[in-house]
Amino acid sequence: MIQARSLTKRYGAKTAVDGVDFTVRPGVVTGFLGPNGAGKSTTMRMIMNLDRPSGGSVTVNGKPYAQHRAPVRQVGALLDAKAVHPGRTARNHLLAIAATHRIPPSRVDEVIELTGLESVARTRVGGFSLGMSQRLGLAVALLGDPATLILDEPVNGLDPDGVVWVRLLARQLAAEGRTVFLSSHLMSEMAQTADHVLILGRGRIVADAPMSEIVAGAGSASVQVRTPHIARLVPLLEADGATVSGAEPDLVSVTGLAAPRIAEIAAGAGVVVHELTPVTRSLEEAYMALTRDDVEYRAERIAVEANR
Ligand SMILES: Nc1ncnc2c1ncn2[C@@H]1O[C@H](COP(=O)(O)OP(=O)(O)OP(=O)(O)O)[C@@H](O)[C@H]1O
Repeated sequence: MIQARSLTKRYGAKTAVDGVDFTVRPGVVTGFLGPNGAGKSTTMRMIMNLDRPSGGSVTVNGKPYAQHRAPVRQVGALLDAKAVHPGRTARNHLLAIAATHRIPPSRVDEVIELTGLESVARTRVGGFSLGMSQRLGLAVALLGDPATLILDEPVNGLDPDGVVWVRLLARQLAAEGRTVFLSSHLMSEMAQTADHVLILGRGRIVADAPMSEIVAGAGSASVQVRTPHIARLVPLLEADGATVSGAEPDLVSVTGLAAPRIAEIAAGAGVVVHELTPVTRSLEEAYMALTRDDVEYRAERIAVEANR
């Protein structure tokens, strides 16, 4: 469990994290989202005592990180996968960390197996690909068998197999009752991995809710309706409270009415319908809507400028 209370970080005149309150619960994967510079890494660094809060506090499993007698057994973190001595082998890197924290060498072999590093365990990490470094970083995070895991962009640089592997690992760790707090800019991946979502924008909490609520709350879902009799159907739908929009002669987007009701109205009027597709919002659309005011450079603005 991670609990932040009025957590604040200022760098000179810049407020990177602005008095945030949140709780990251065990047993679920919590996704941490936000535009570049929103304060995600700073928040994670403060949880791990790598940055001092300018105000407020944050605890892991009930205590600030520094007050735990054996913090690596409480919380494991992947913050910067490349921060490893390049001359060491992966196994020696893990053995050195294990020795410092009185973790038996047998656990090193367990995490090597868990993270699929067996074939490169005796290779110097200086030659590792980003994907291998990420696996090694995850192995370090898991070394103390911690109840809480903090993973900053764990799928960064991974190939599609690696991305799926991280997703399954995160879900398995949460199913074991651990707290899993994970940041990523890959929305489709996050949608499949996280149960709960925390969104930061300019250092403040923009949303803190279950994934289903975030996606559902992004705006009303619509139904795509294709019929050769648009002109007959649209007034009937509008009379029943729908809002209808659409640019194609045989296709409209209907909000305010569910698909079964649209089907009943069409059937009642003898209108043939060729397609009736409920369209749910994606996490990406929800995220874009929620962070619209917190981003300096948006894709649509760039597109407008490119078309000038
Ligand atoms: N050591 C530092 N000194 C000064 N400013 C900093 C420092 N670290 C971060 N910042 C600033 O604080 C803000 C938050 O940065 P942070 O790296 O936490 O954002 P982020 O959400 O992790 O972004 P990204 O998605 O790009 O990783 C940014 O404006 C950044 O420039």
